[in-house]
Amino acid sequence: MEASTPRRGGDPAAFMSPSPSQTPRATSSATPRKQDATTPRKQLHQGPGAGGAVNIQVLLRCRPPSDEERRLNAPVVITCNEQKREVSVAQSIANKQIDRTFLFDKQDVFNHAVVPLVNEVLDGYNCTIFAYGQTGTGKTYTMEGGGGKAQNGELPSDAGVIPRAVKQIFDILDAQSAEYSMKVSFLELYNEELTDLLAPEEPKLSDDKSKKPMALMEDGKGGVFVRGLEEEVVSSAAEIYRILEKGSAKRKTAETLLNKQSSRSHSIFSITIHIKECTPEGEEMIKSGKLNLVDLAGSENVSRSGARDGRAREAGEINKSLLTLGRVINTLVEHSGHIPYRDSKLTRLLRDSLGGKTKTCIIATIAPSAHCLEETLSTLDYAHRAKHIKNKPEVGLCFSLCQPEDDEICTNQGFVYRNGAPQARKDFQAMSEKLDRLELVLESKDKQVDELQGMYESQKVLSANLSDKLQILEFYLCLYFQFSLENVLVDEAQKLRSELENTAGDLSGLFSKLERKGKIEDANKTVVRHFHSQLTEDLGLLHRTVSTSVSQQESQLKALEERMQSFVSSKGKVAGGLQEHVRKLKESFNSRIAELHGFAEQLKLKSHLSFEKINSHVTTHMSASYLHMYSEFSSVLMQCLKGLLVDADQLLVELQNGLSQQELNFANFFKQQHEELSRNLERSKSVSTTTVNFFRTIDAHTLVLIKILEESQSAHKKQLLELQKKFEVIFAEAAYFVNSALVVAADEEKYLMEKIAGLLAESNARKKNMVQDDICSLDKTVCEHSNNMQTQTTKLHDFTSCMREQWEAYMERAEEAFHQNVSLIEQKRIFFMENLQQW
Ligand SMILES: Nc1ncnc2c1ncn2[C@@H]1O[C@H](COP(=O)(O)OP(=O)(O)OP(=O)(O)O)[C@@H](O)[C@H]1O
Repeated sequence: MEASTPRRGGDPAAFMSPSPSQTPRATSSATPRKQDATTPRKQLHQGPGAGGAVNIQVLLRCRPPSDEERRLNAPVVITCNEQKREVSVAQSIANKQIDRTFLFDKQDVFNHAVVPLVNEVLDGYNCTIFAYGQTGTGKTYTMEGGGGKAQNGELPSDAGVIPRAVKQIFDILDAQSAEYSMKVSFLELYNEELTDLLAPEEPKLSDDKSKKPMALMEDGKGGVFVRGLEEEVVSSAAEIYRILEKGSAKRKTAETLLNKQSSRSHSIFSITIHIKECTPEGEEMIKSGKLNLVDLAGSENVSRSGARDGRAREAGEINKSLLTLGRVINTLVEHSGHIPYRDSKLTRLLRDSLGGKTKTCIIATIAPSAHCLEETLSTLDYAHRAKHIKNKPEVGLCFSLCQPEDDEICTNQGFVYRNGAPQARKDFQAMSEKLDRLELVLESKDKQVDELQGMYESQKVLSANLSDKLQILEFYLCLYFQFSLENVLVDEAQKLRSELENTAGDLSGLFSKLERKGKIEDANKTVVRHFHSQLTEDLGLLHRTVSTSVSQQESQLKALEERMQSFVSSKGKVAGGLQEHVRKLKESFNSRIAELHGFAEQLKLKSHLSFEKINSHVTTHMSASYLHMYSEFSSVLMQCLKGLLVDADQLLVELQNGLSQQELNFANFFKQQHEELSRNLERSKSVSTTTVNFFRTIDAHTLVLIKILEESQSAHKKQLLELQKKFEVIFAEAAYFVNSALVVAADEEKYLMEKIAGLLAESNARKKNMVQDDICSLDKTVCEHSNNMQTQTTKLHDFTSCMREQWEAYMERAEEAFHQNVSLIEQKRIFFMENLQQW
C-alpha cells in the first residue's frame, strides 16, 4: 500500500489485481501456486487446465508520492486500504465528485506475479510480464529496481522484477542440480525502430548509429522474430545483472517534467531456458521456456510532460503504439473481429503474449497524486479491461536425449551438462555443427527472401509511384480536355462578371443615392419635426396673444361700455339737470315773457288809452309818471334780463365746463382706446405677418419637398426600370450561356469520360500486368525458396534420421559393449573369485 504508507525503496509490494468494476467484488485474478521459489518442481508439461484458456493476470502498483509531490503538497487521491483490500480514487473536480473503488488481492509483487510465472517458465511455458502505466509511475523501477546492487549474491531491497526472477531461476536450477542452457536478449523499440541493446558498440560510430535498426520477421508459424538479435549465452545470475545494467544504460532516456529519467522506448528483456529433465520412465527430455520482461514507455500527456519537438514526436510514437496496444486489448476483450496486431511493432512483438500461447501478467503502475488522476483512471480502466483477455498457454518444445553415461560436467553451446557420454557429445557436436551450417544456409535464404521482399516492396513503391503519376496524368488530361470548355466558360463568366460588376456599380450608386435621399429625408423629417414643434409653439403663442388681446379688448370694451354708461348716465343726469334748468329757465322765461306779455299788454292797453294822451303828453309834455314808469319797467326788465343773462351765462359756463370735461374725458378715452387698438393692431399685424410668412415657408417647403419626392420617385423608377432591363438581359444571357455550356459540357463530359475510361482501362490493364508479373516473379521466387526449404528440410530430416540411426547403432554398440563389459567383468569376477579361493 505504498500510496498511503509510502515505503521508499521497499520491495515491490503493494500489488493488486483490480476488480472487474467499480462494484467491490472479489478479484478473479489467477491465484499463484503457493510454492517456495527454490522448491524443485516435480511436475512436467502442466498445461493450463488441460489446454484451456487462462486470463491474463493484472496487478496494480501505486508508487509513493515523489519528493517533488511532497514538496508541492500535491493532494493524494489514491487510498489503499490493506484491511479491506481495496484501492479508492476520490477527487472532486469542478463540483464533480469522482469516486471509484477497486478491490484487490494484496500480495507482494514477487510472490504474486513473478514466482508463479518463473515456475511456469521452468515448466516449459513462455511467459511475459510487462509494466504499463503513465510516465513516471514506476515501470522501470518495478522491472529493473531502484538501482541498488546485488552483494554476495543477495539482492538489494529495491530490486525489481527482472533481477528477482533471474535469482529465482538460478536458485531453482541450482537446487535441482538441473542441466540447462540459458540465453538472454535485450531488445529496444524506439520510434518504431528495433535495436539490439546487447549488440557490441562500434567505436567509430556515434551512440545512435551503434544500434542498428533490425527487421521484424514473420516466422511462418504465426510468430515473429527479430533478425540478427544477439542472444548471449549466460550461466550465472551475476552475468545477467551485468548484461541488464549494460543494456539499460544504452536505453533512450530523457528528462521530462514528469520524470527526471523517463524511458523513451519500450524494452523487452528475454530469458530463454532449455532444461534437461528425466521422465519417471528414465527418458531424458529437453524443455524450453522463455520469460519476456517488458518495460513499456510511459503513456503521456504531451502538454503535461512538457515534451517539445523531437520529444513530442517520441511521445506521439509512444502514445501511438500504446493506443494500438489498447485497441488490440479491446478487440481481444470484446471479440470484435480483426485484431490489429500488425498496426505497430509493439503489438506484433507482444502478439503471442496477448491472446496467444504465452502466460501473461500485466503490472499496471499508477501515481497517487491528484494531478495524475485522469491517467490513473485510464490505467485502471485499461487494467480492468486487460484482465478479460484469455491466452491459451502451450508447453514449449520438448525432445528426448540419450541416457547420460558419466558424471563429467561440461558445457556445449551453453548447455550445462552434469552427466554425459563422450560419444553422445561428439554426435551432438556434429549435429550442432550441421545445424549451424543449416542455420547459415537458412540465414542466406532469409537474406534472399529479404532481398526479394525488398524488391517486392520497391516494386510496390514503383507501381504506387506509377499509379500516382498516372493519376496526375489523368488529372492533367482532364484539365486539358476541360481547358477549351473552360475557356468558353471563362469568357462568358468574364462577360457576366463585368455585367454584374456594372450592375453592382449601378446598384451601389443607386444605394448610395438612396442613402443620400434617405439622409435628406431624415434631415427633412428633422426640419419638419422642428418646424412642427416651432409651429405648435408659435401657434400657441399666437393663440395666447390673440386670446390675451381678445380678453384685453373685451375688458377695454367693457370698461368703455361702463364708462359710456356712466358718461351717458352722468350726461343723462346733466342733461336732466339742464333740461330741468332749461325747463325752469323756460318756465321763468315763459313766466317773464308772460309777465312781459302782461306787462306789454298793460302797456299796450295803457298806451292805447293814453296813446293819445301820451301822444299828446309825449308830444306836448311828456308826462313824468309815464316816464318814471317806463324807466321802472325798463330797469325791472333790465334786471330780469340781467338775471336771465347771469343764469344763462352760468348755465352756459356749466354746460361749457361739463362739455369741455366730457370732451377731455372723451379725448383721453379715445386716446387710450386708440393707443390700445393701435398696439393690438400692431400685434395682430405682426402675428398675421408671422403666420403668413410661416404659411408661406410651409408652402415653399412643401413645394420643394413635393418636387424632390417627385424627382426622386421618377429617378428611382427610371433606375429600377434600367436595372430590371439589365437583369433581364443578364438573366437571358446567363440562361442562354448556361444552356449552351450544359450542351457543350455534356458533350465534353461524354468525350472526357470515354477518354478517361479508356485511359483507366489501359492503366489498369498495365498495372494488372505489372502486378501479375510481380506476383509471378514473386511466386516463382517463393516457390524456389520453398523448394529450397523443402530440400533443406528433407536434408535435415535425412540428417536427423541418419543421426537417429547412428544413435541407435551407437546405443546398440554401447549396449553390446556394456554387455561385453559386464560379461568381461563377470568373467574377471569369476576368475578373481577362483584365484581368491585358490589363494
Ligand atoms: N515503488 C516505488 N518506490 C519508490 N520510488 C519509486 C517507486 N516507483 C517509482 N519510483 C520513483 O519514481 C521515479 C519514476 O520511476 P520510473 O522511472 O521507474 O517511472 P517510469 O514509469 O518507468 O517512467 P517512464 O515511463 O517515464 O520511463 C523514479 O525516481 C523512481 O525511483
